[in-house]
Amino acid sequence: MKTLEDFNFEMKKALIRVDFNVPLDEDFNVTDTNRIEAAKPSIIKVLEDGGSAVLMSHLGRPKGERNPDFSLEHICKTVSEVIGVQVKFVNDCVGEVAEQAVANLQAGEVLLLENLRFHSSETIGDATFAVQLSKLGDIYINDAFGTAHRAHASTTVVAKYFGENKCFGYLLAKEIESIEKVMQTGEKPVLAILGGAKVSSKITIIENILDKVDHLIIGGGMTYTFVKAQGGEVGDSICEDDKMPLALDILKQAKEKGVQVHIPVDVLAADDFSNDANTQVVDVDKIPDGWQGLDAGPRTLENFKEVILKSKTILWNGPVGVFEMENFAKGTIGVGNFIDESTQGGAFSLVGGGDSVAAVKQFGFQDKVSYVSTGGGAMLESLEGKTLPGIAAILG
Ligand SMILES: Nc1ncnc2c1ncn2[C@@H]1O[C@H](COP(=O)(O)OP(=O)(O)O)[C@@H](O)[C@H]1O
Ligand SMILES: O=C(OP(=O)(O)O)[C@H](O)COP(=O)(O)O
Repeated sequence: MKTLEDFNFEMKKALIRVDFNVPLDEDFNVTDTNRIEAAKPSIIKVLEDGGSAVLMSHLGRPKGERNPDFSLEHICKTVSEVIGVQVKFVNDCVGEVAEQAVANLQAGEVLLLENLRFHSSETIGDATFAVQLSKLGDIYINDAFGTAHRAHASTTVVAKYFGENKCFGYLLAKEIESIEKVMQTGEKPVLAILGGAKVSSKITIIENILDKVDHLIIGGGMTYTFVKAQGGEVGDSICEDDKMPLALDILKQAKEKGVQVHIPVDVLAADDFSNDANTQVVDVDKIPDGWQGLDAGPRTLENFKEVILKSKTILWNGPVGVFEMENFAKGTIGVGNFIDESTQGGAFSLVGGGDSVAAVKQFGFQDKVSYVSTGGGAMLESLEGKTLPGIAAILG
């Protein structure tokens, strides 16, 4: 696996694919700089070697049209502040204007190109567009983990025009290493905590993960499909009846593979999907009609605590309750606290995929776990066992 350490960038121009698809408020201020901070080490390495950096990214989904709302110029100031270098900006990512801006770039300087997705050629992976991009650097670095599951011109196709002169950035390498720690090399016992709303969106992950883990905690909305499939009464809880046979099959597979599955035994049930609803703690398999389970109950949290504290490698994907509502956030906060404790005791903990990161940030757990992934969809696809095209392009 070629990384930045294999190159010296002195007098070289590095074309770096970053994922600066960051959230903006209505005044176009960046509200979360995490992805920019995560790309900083690679950029600094290039500059400290005596090279220059050409940054390319998408922002949002402008669908191949030049739309000022999605201009990367909005984030240029923030990128400068985070990196500590005055970043230059050019209002296109290919063609004469971009090539000229790159030609003018001096050692130690950073140039940010305009949104790649202002060209539809980017998302369709057009080769001519990729060739145009390839003219903008001597060495190609992919550091955009969040976009590594997209086979786009800037994430995959462009790589082949750099021959041996391509590598993983520090962030992408760290993401790959974190996934490998959970899926391959992690110290046992390995635990996966899978929550979220639906079984249907996590099937492939569960099936893939059963070969890698010793313990599996199933929480959140997924719980009720498993409970009902085993004959329990789940009241009005979210439940995918058509996935009940699959839930039973997953439990059977887990047993055959020696994976211990931990499902909630009690829940905080509500008489409405609302923060102001009446609540009661009930056994998970005896939820009355008119009530729905919205959070893990106290006995469940005790069980989860025991498993989390004895695990040495922990993957957390998906909240164990409707954490967006204060009265149903206790379970998710509890799980975060147990992971914190386990991590302090030496466990490796990885959080990623979908909305999980939002929950972790909302409750301030990002500094308490070992690693928080910068990728949502990319992490989910990695956990499904897929080789991401952006990663394959560097290896190939
Ligand atoms: N018991 C529940 N009933 C309904 N929704 C739930 C329940 N527990 C968790 N959820 C919801 O699941 C959503 C996250 O699901 P999902 O997108 O699958 O997770 P992730 O994005 O972490 O992969 C959250 O919005 C949360 O409110
Ligand atoms: O933010 C991203 O994905 P994520 O929300 O799944 O983490 C990436 O920048 C990919 O964006 P895309 O899903 O528009 O290709």
